[in-house]
Amino acid sequence: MARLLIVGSLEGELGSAARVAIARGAKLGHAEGVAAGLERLRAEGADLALVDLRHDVAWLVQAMAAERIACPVVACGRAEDGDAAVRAIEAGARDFLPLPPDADLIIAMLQAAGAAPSRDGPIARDPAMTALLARVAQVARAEASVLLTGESGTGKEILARHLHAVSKRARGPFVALNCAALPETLLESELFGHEKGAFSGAVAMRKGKFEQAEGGTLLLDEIGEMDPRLQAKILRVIQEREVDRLGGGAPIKVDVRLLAATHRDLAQEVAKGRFREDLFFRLNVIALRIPPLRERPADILPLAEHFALHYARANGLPERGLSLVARQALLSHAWHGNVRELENTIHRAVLLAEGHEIGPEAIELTQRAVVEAVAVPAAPGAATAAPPANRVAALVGRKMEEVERDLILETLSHCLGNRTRAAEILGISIRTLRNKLQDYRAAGIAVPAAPGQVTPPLPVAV
Ligand SMILES: Nc1ncnc2c1ncn2[C@@H]1O[C@H](COP(=O)(O)OP(=O)(O)OP(=O)(O)O)[C@@H](O)[C@H]1O
Repeated sequence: MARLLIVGSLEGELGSAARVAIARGAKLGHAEGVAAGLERLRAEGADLALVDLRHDVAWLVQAMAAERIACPVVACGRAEDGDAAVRAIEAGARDFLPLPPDADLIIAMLQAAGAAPSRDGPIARDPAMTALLARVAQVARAEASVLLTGESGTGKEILARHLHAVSKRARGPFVALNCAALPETLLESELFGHEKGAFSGAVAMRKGKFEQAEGGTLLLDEIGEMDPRLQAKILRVIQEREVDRLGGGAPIKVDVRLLAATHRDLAQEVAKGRFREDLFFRLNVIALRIPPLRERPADILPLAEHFALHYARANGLPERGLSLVARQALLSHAWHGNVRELENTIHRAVLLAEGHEIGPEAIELTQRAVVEAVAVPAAPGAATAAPPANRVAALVGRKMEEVERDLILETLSHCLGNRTRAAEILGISIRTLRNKLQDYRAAGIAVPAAPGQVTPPLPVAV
């Protein structure tokens, strides 16, 4: 369940934003002002904070940064209040939500924050997937840690949420943290929390994700990217069932079921000395491998129909079925980006389709050859045919930095904005990729949005 914090009065339009989020299954936290909002973030955390522009958004963003609280802040206000919105964005708010709020925009923002407020469980028709769901139902009853593996976009997170929903802990919180998304120090305080005075900005005690997930489930996504020092600390939590907040103090007992997900082969990472063997064994008590979409073809059309319906409703468009030729095109595609790629393809098709059915002309399939050819930014059309020496020659005269930027942005756009997949193809860590994207944005260069992220209609720091 997505956790949304609203800062400001619920009597006005923010109240309707709250109702939209609750109706879509989000859990709501509320504070009248920024100081109280900060208190709630320390105590409970949130996946997304919507803050009324009439409050001091900049103060909140700065206080959060000083206390290493990593939660996206979205400033909300009347569309006319453009100056205040720009100031809030400059102060570090991630986005601006114009009021009165648009339901789809709120949902999209929750999704972009990695907290899709969906009540739908995973779709599964292929025998490979129905067998997996049966196994999930079985292991959900236990308390042991579970390791979910599978290529990027196969549905590791949706399966983790489902596991929690059918477990004895369903009434407790489900908290997810992407270990690849944050720098090490921030990740550490997100996980374990801190005592007052633990570091220079730590003006108050704050609970970490383990404590926030008390009585429920904690998903550590992309655990393969975690630094070995933090791996050791996670191992200690699993063994002792207690956490040590940063800055000392007595250990705190926690009752949390741990799920971990990764697109990497952790056994191989262990063999290469990049992942602790003892932690691997602890996490791997129950292992669930989610097959790539190409290994479960019977799921393609049911998923496509599900997304077609979902995005038609979400966009207020007519509900259209898929034509026979469109179905054939979907069935014969390789889906290297897995369910996420299928979802994005159908989302686009829903927006492009005309007539009473979604036809093949609305279905734009990513060609793998194109992704492989992005190493040739100078001549994308002729790329695949050009011999290697010519490809390099075409780059002579360009700055290294520029070529790198083009390669990164092209790869990202061919991966439909999926950061994890792009980093994988580029052979760099997702953190390095994020840092570079941050630099590009700061230089005013447009960066492809992450899947599910929409661009709000007013000025935003993209
Ligand atoms: N079986 C499914 N039924 C419905 N939607 C699905 C299913 N599997 C995946 N999705 C959707 O596809 C998208 C990608 O899924 P998810 O984020 O769970 O993948 P992931 O394996 O965790 O990806 P990554 O490794 O990149 O984080 C999400 O929007 C999710 O809701």
